[in-house]
Amino acid sequence: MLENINPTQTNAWKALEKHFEEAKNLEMKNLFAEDADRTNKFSVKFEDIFVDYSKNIITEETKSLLIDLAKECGLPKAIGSMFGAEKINQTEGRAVLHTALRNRSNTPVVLDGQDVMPDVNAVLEQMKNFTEKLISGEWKGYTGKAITDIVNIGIGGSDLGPVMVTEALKPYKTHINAHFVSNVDGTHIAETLKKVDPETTLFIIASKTFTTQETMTNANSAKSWFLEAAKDEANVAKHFVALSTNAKSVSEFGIATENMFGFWDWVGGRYSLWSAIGLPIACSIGFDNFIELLEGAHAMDKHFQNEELESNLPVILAMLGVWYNNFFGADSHSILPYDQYMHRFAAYFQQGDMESNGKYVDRGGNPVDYQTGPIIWGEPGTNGQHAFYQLIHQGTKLIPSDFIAPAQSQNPIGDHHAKLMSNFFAQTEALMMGKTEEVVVAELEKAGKSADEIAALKNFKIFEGNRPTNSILVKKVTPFTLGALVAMYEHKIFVQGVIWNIFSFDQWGVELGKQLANQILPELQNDETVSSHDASTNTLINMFKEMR
Ligand SMILES: O=P(O)(O)OC[C@H]1O[C@](O)(CO)[C@@H](O)[C@@H]1O
Repeated sequence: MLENINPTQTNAWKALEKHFEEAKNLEMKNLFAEDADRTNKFSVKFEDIFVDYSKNIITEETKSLLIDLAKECGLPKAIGSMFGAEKINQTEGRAVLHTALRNRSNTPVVLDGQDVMPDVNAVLEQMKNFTEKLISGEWKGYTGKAITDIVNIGIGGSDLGPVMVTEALKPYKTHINAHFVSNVDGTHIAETLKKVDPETTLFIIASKTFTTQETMTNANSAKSWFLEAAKDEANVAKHFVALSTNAKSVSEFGIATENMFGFWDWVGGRYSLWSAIGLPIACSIGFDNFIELLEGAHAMDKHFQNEELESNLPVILAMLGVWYNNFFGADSHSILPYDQYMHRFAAYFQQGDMESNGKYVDRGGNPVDYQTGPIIWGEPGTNGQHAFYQLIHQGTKLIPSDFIAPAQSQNPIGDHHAKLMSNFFAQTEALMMGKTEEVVVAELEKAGKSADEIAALKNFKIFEGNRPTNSILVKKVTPFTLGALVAMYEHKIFVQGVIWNIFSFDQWGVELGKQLANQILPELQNDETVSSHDASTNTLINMFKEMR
């Protein structure tokens, strides 16, 4: 079990507070000038991933104190507890075993006296058979035609992972086209159905619980649309499969048990792309590539489990995050992939991180008196540069950022990749080095500006610099590398949850809104004036009724 340790009461935290009083004035460019070996000291190469974290406001002492904090907060034991199948998702009484889904060494993972690996392998085998039949065209629709399109209907963890991965690995795409419907807004399903043909489309209903309002509504609409063409209910079996832990509700929906791909309550929704929830990924990039994705994640799992904390990638990234979040007061963290295919990567980790660590109650059940999970955001470079980088460079907020880029482009057209990468390198350099008054004045003089003009302009053109970044350079975004990257961020989130003394694997905070929506829905289904809510909500509902 995870211990209940208030991080702020540890010796390491107190030492960090003291250290921060000096460290907050450190200038990264001076640290580089003083130590030619800085990048060597503050970087890690793992497989085809190079993480340079030297552009952070840290010294060797900072790092060593952060590692002390991780140890004092019981991180090594917590890692053992997670991999050891202890029920560390305490508020739901569940183990946290997404690592078992990609346990390619197949060593036993024993939960409640039973090895889960035979079940994991059986579902993988079922996914393999299905994927191969679908891609080869052996699986036929109700008119005997092969399937060309899949529509995944799911939301949150039953959507974001598969969307992110199928987009990131588009260069590995088979001829199967993948579509994703998540929003309960009818527009999402309506626009998607315009693109597909019922004879050649397979719907994948992805829901861990098989009760989620959005997913069940979209699934029912898809079924009605399909039956308008296919008529006979018996044809559903050829066009609908389910990914779920809830066999009963799947069969009530009309999907045959043999077309259900199961997983287990020890797979959290936002950690489920490695499970049956990954079926659309396997259909989209082929089963062998899906296995490569699992292999990459497994390699990162072993690194996380076995590597010393000092050179352990998820631990380093997590502790840097703690440094900025809890000592510098940074309240957000941006993820900036310089790879167009990774355009949903930040969105994916918005759920991964914020649903995991957006909590104010500690493991003892009491409100925390320190900051927990940051706001995660980001967009691909270079689009972000022309949108929000102004604030990262010259805003009043400190925004630690991860820059991610592949050395090899999947589309090496002309000098596009050199240009993209020149921006990747330039941004982190600019964020660290800034631009001094001296340089600004010299540039303005060179441009022929008068002394008055220079005095009026110069402050706007100065960059303070000293803005922290991590650079994550990968050889190429392959299934293996993407798997390792995703697992790296997953474990970073886990480490931070351990330090912040919160439970990272439940999500009670999403329940209240769902409950209220369920109460409001019947009120929208008649024309009566509503008065059961607060004045604002009543007014809005009644206005809606008038306007519709
Ligand atoms: O897979 P399900 O059960 O439909 O849930 C979808 C999503 O809803 C949540 O429970 C809450 O939004 C997420 O954690 C989950 O990924």
